[in-house]
Amino acid sequence: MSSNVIRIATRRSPLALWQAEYVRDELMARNPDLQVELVGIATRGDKILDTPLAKIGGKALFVKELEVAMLEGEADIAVHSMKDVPMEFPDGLFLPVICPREDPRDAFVSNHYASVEELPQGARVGTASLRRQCQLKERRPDLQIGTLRGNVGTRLGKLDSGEFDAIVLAAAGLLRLKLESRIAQFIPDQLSLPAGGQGAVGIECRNNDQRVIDLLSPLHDQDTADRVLCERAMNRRLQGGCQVPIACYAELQGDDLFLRGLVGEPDGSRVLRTEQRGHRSDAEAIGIAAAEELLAQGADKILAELYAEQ
Ligand SMILES: NCc1[nH]cc(CCC(=O)O)c1CC(=O)O
Repeated sequence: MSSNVIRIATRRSPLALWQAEYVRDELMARNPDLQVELVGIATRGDKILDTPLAKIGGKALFVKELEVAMLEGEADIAVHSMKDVPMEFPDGLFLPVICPREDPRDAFVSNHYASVEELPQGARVGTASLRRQCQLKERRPDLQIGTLRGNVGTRLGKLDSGEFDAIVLAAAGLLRLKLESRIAQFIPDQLSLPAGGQGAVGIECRNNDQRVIDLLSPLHDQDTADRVLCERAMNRRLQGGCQVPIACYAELQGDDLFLRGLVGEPDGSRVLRTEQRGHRSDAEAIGIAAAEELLAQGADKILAELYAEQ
């Protein structure tokens, strides 16, 4: 019957299609007889483009319709940017595979300036994320930050039309879409700590679908998975995602994880930071410890005020 076919539910944005095609190609390279089909699906997040994400419900907006398609049997897997995946999965679904990470840094894109440091006083910078805004404003309170939404092409268009002097995006998206030439600066993580999961792609499927789980397992990268598990544990404890100025980034140093995290005010006036280390087998505990330390420094108050505003 359909045992030779695997269907990937995907949004139709260029980045989502790149991710789905990446997984398709990886599966086909390992299974020459497998038929892989893409099932295009529009999500609410794709339809509402004029409002900051924080105001309309955040990242889950890009995921729900894909999950319904899998639960109803219209598709077998969905490929996600780990940055956009909610912490909990609906009954019947799970995320067993995380692929090797692309460059996790933020990218500074400008037609006139080579780096954040070179921006003139009062320059206009576009970004969709409070995390980027908070860190930019901490260093450069003079910058005027404007909201930037839409897919990568739309965002670059707003830069090119002169609406902004510079924009900040995930480097991973630009690299995947072969737009590396647009990157003026890979922003050092000391200046812009990435979002949890940034640059990593994960694959969700039905948790009882052993055929599909077996096909996917060679695509898994345990180093990336441990790092992302650690980062997401911090986010989960803080109950935050890209709606709030939270950053967290874990690196492997031998078998130890080194996690840096921060929570800040959107205007950069106050930024709390933490660093945690521990064995990779304790990935979740390290993430939770980071969250606890930030809460003890006052992150709970910052986050409560932000959620009250939304
Ligand atoms: N929030 C949207 C989103 N989700 C994933 C990426 C980029 C690719 C990645 O992080 O894997 C982007 C674009 C951006 O933040 O500029």
